[in-house]
Amino acid sequence: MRYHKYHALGNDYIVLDPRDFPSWQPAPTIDQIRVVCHRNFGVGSDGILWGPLPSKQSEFGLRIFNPDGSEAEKSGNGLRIFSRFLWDQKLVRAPAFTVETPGGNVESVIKENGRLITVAMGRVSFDSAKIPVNLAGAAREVINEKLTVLDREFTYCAATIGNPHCVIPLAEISPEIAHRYGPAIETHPNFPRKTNVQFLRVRDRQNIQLEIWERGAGYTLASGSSSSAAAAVAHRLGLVDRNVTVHMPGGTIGIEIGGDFSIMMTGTVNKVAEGTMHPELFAVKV
Ligand SMILES: N[C@H](CCC[C@H](N)C(=O)O)C(=O)O
Repeated sequence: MRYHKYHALGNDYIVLDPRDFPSWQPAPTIDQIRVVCHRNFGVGSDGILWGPLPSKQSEFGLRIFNPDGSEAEKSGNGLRIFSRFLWDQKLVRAPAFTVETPGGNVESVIKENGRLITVAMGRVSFDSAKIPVNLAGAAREVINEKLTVLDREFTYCAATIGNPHCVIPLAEISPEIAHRYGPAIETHPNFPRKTNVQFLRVRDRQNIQLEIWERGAGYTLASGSSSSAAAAVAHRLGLVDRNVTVHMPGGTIGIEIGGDFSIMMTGTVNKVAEGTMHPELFAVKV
């Protein structure tokens, strides 16, 4: 049971190649995912990348699992890590290739021998039906709407780049705000499929700063899909230009926003370890 662990700005993932897990087909169970990702009882990570899988639409298929066992439609850091894994394993001949995720097909470009990777993440949409946001409401762009959580009313924008995001611009942000309000917003009934949450501080027209509470993962040091969604919201609000540096506790990601809100995301990947999981790992249920 081989695993390969990488991090992207401190947002770490474990890559499991289905060919090494013949008894786990078609995918790991929720219990297997939870214990592998557990920081004490398992290897520990912000998620599992299950691939390469066959794909009719792209050269490779990928499934992404959060530490709580839920499946994500897309992961920006996960896609950069998976692209680096394919490069490291010599499963790709050229530095540019396509990957299919449940949230759409993307194109990756390897740079600096895999230390830096650009991913064409697809288009951001603010459409309530696509995100989705409170399906009872009228179909609309979710821009500057109100959400009351615990003791505070927030003005937010919602977006999808395959996975859902709730972006909250604030004058000041902190890890404490993310920990205090993130969980309640993640699971708010306003979001039928839950949501990732970004607290956004706009520094200037080329730089934004995020504190992130991820759906199914909690507080993370960086997020590629969050960077894409938050930069797109800031641009939609007229607060930033098309090239934005996203500053997060784990580091920075470069985002280029197209006229149609298509996103090019560029960031680093670091290899952490590779090894073998022992069967006793699965004796514990977490
Ligand atoms: N927790 C997210 C998936 C991982 C996103 C993040 N790690 C990234 O880099 O985009 C979700 O359930 O949509």
